[in-house]
Amino acid sequence: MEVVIVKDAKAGGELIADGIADLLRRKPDALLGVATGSTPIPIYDALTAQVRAGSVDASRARIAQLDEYVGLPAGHPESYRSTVLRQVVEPLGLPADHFMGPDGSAEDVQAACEAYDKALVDAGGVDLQILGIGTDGHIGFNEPCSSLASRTRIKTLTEQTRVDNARFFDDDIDQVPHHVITQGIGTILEARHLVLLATGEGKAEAVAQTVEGPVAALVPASALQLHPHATVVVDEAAASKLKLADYFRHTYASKPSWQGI
Ligand SMILES: N[C@@H]1[C@@H](O)[C@H](O)[C@@H](COP(=O)(O)O)O[C@@H]1O
Repeated sequence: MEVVIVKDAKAGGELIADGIADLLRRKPDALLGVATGSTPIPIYDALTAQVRAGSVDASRARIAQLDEYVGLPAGHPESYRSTVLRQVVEPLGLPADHFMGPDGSAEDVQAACEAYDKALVDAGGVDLQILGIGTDGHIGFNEPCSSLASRTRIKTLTEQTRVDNARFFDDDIDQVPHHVITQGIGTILEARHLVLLATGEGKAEAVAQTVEGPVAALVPASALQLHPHATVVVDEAAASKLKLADYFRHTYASKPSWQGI
């Protein structure tokens, strides 16, 4: 696992966008797995800026959603489908058929989950998966004690996650769905490169447990330790509880070809 400590969220977004741009130069039709929440927005903004400036062509990129609420009406502005369309697909100017996600309004949710896992495989697998992290260490919507081998499935949100996400629903927790579909941890681990961005002091404890704690289902993001190519990008605040912070700084600063991730 590579840990990169950056000054702030903007720098983290730019670094990861540079990594995505490099990938798209090597593989123009790369499948990018995207997370939602506030944290990855600087990545999408930086990538969009690069595309608009003409420094990278993303027109063949394909986008895959990480997770979705269950039961929101179609087109709800806070469904993750709407969010990814608004923050990633439309700014990059991609056609709708370059975008895939689980169907949160399917009558047979289990069948929709299995279909999504299969669709990811049929699409050649995710090349680079962007991840955020919940304050409780979740990735996607894999809440604590999710199986580290889990596949895409329905999950029940913890009270903490619903409180955290109420800000997207007029600060009204009653509007936050209880159920979600999420790529499983086993599914996420199949992506070729995992890139987790965490910013702000509120993520410091979860980051420390993810990077320096034991691999444990209690901290789902700790599963990144099992992946051969995982990059964790954190700002100074999110790095504040890392015991090995100086080592990570030194390692990155002395990386032979240190551009990119
Ligand atoms: N399902 C999403 C996660 O993918 C995201 O990482 C997390 C943190 O969001 P934020 O970046 O807003 O703190 O929120 C939700 O739970």
